[in-house]
Amino acid sequence: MESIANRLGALDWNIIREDLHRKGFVTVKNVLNDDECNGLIQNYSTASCYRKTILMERYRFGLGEYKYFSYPLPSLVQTFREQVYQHIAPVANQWMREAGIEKQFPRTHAEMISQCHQNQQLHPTPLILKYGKDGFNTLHQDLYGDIYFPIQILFVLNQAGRDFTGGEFVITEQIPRAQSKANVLSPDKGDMVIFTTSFRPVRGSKGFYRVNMKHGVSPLHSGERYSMGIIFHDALS
Ligand SMILES: O=C(O)CCC(=O)C(=O)O
Ligand SMILES: [Fe+2]
Repeated sequence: MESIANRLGALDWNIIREDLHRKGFVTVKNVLNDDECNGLIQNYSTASCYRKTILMERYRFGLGEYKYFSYPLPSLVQTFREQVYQHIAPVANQWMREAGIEKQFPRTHAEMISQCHQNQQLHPTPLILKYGKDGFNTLHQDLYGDIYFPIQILFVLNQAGRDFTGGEFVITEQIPRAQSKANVLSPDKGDMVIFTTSFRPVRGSKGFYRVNMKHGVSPLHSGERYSMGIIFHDALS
């Protein structure tokens, strides 16, 4: 099996960037293999890998739980953070320019993290989430501090339709002065979804406007669903 770095290097990033730019999200098929997904699920019960566990109900975030990895991150997660960042940073920078925001993101993920750390955002944000029957995740944006990278990635670690039913990944678009549009995705085990954390710029007759986007998970009808989120900025707490 190819290393993750080689697998990521072999993807057609021009097409991925174009889809991401146009829709605010894109699914890349078969990025993690079964063993990698299963390994991440098995690791969920190894307390030493994680810095914090959140019971979602307690904060009214939904129903389910998640755990943030601690540093040093598993090498698989670290590789995704470094490599995917480099490929998608140009989209983030284009979005900033089109939205008229002065910010430009650095070329490497290491530089992004050093900006976070200078701002006291010291804690890693990659996480594993677990939902049981009736579990869900309310629509939200993962911002975590003033310094944030506007794109993130998600893997569903087990198989929709076999290991669980329901539990679709939902991305809403709030179009200014109109009703919201919902995109419903059912990624297969190991697919990588790359999506906007907060907005995407859309060209209108008077220049670009921002479509605010949020994501969440619809209630599970049965089974158990595990997912892994990789966010590129670090958190204040
Ligand atoms: O479980 C999911 O599919 C969504 C997780 C999530 O909100 C995230 O990774 O930011
Ligand atoms: Fe999220």
